[in-house]
Amino acid sequence: DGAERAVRVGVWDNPPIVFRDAAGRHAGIAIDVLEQIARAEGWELVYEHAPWGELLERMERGEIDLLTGIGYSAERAGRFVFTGESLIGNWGVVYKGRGLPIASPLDLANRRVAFMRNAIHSDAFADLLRRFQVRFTALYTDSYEDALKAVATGAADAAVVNRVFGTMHAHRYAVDITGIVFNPVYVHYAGHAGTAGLVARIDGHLARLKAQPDSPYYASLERWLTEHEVRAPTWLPAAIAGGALALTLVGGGAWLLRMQVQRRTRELALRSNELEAAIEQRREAQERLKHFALYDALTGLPNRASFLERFPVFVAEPERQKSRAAVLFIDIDHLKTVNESLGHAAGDELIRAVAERLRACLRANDSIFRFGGDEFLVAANQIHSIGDAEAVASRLLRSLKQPVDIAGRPVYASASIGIAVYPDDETTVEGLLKCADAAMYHAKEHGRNRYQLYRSGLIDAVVERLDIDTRLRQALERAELTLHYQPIVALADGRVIGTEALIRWNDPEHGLMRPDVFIPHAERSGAIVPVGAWVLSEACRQAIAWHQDSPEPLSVSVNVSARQFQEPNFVGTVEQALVDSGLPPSRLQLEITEGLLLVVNINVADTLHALKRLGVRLSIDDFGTGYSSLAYLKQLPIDVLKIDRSFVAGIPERMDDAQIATTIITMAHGLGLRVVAEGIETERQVHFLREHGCDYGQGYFIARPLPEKEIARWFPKDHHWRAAQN
Ligand SMILES: Nc1nc2c(ncn2[C@@H]2O[C@H](COP(=O)(O)O[C@H]3[C@@H](O)[C@H](n4cnc5c(=O)[nH]c(N)nc54)O[C@@H]3COP(=O)(O)O)[C@@H](O)[C@H]2O)c(=O)[nH]1
Repeated sequence: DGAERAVRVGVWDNPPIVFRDAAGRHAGIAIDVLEQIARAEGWELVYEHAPWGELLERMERGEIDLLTGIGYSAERAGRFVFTGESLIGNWGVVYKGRGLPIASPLDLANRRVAFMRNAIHSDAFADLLRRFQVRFTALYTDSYEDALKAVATGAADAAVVNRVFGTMHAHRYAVDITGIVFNPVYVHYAGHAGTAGLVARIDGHLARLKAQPDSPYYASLERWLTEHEVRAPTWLPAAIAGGALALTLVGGGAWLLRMQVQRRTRELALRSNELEAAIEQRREAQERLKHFALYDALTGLPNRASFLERFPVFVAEPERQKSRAAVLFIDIDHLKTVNESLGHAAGDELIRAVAERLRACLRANDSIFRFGGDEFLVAANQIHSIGDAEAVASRLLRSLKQPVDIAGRPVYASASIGIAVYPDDETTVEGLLKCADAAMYHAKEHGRNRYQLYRSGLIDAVVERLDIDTRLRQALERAELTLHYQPIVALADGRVIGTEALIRWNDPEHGLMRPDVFIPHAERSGAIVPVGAWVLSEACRQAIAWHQDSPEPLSVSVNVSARQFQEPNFVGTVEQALVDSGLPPSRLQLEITEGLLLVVNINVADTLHALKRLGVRLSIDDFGTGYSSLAYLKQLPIDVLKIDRSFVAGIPERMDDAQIATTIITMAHGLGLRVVAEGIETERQVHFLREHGCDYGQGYFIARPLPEKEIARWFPKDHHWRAAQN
């Protein structure tokens, strides 16, 4: 498509947009820009010069690949594939024979009007006259030039041309401009359905050229539009002078008449200038509106509306070549955290930086759109296999690996990507977006910073998730939530030091549900905030009961989700739970995940320090699965590290797991932290961890998480767990 063969370009005479000059060369704004693009793409342009109507027919038959300087209309968009970007705005103007009293469309009643055949303005104006019920005789020509000639020679009373042509050339003919302007249109390049790929490439170049103020596009506009600046008709001074002389000779009222003629001439000139200025302002306003409607103000990227508009072009090539295209729905992870912690200006900066990183790693034919908020979409249409789409996604994820500098601070950005493939997954724009969106949610729920290909069932999962959120909020009101507690023991002597509170949902429909099923949904929807507050107050209430009954002071660990932690009043919620229950703060341990530390360092540290001031203990859950740096951990008021159960599972057989676990223990002790190993399932694990100095342990080997009543029965009388007990 273009890259493999010469491009046959239909050219016609519509100067200065496109025309053939006296030496037979093709020239004009559309040609300058196209030749620039052809050089960049290595295309050979083969010009086919013909009258406009003939070119349209030849393009319909596929005999030419591209038409230059074609005005956009909805009807034409149904027949041809247009570039999304326009070359120039244009509108229709009516010129009249000298001295004829034609100032409005109604004045054309019973007159002869010259129209260029198949021109967009001709059809629009003829239609307008018919709607005004003006009876006129139409005279069709093959070019705008012939239409003006017809007026100049008296064959027609008026002619319809476009304003750029009229401004540049009408002065050559004995014609007069009227105040009749109509039908603003935008001039584009267009091809037939089989050249969609070619048109898309031109579109990409044109967008880039228009975005650079010093590009050859603007040089061409300047060259063609200012070299031939708007000139007063050459015949006008002579006509006025001649008319004035004649009038002087006529005697009596000649002077008065001449003054009137001059005044009228000035008025007309003024009106014409005002009209031009008003039209220009309107055109600029329309361009601006169009830009606002189709581009995102923050990143400058085309927006969702733009994608919807370009979708037919996007899928035309894969449709024709029986190949594939992919849409990649991208959602920045944790943007809310940045907004809430560093402010919305920082959030905006992050969005801009991410947009730039993503844009910079796209292939030549891929396009990126900002869909709003933290969402972007990449449209990739040279996808030969699913692997190609995955490669694009991997590149996008890799581009975000390095931290982004936001106001002098390094902020780690990542994204979750959902991929839907055309035509495998869906063929409609709505269907593809829905699939990609569902896949993106799946990626987000399965750990973020990853991509997911759409597969059937994912949309159902989204629906189910929405359903879960509604039911979860009701569950809170209906007291369907409950806590199970898993004991934590000191590995050296088996002393029970506390429990971890783990939420369960007693759903009347599905029975007892584990948190893995609903916590991620609750995180996304925000339901985790009230649910988490309930967990805190319930766990504190329970812990104070044990605290009062037991000879040993027992602590309770509560999991805090990232979303909950980032709530502006999170510290207040914790304080409230402590005050309401009367639990000493040192008996409450909050578990945050290592991943949270990576999001926005500064605010996490502030919140941790505020919690520490309350007196609660702080623990890093699932340690070893993230990338938090030791140096950074040292600055935080952390008390405990929990070795992730994935490492504990491999102990002692797997060398690498054993090594990681021992390194974490040594490192944590070096920092003055205590270590809990979670997920202990065997006696060998207990021995190994004890031998390597791990302080505490938790796992099915010791006890499973148990409901409130059962845990009370489980607690050994002397508060010391022994393996034999299990
Ligand atoms: N934000 C909140 N998150 C919560 C809350 N309650 C739980 N969770 C998180 O949900 C995840 C799954 O929890 P759960 O299904 O309860 O699983 C816990 C234990 O049952 C399980 N576990 C304990 N011992 C073993 C073992 O020996 N083997 C094994 N395969 N699993 C075991 O581990 C989970 C405890 O994990 P952790 O929190 O990392 O200590 C889990 O991520 C919970 O954090 C809540 O109220 N809020």
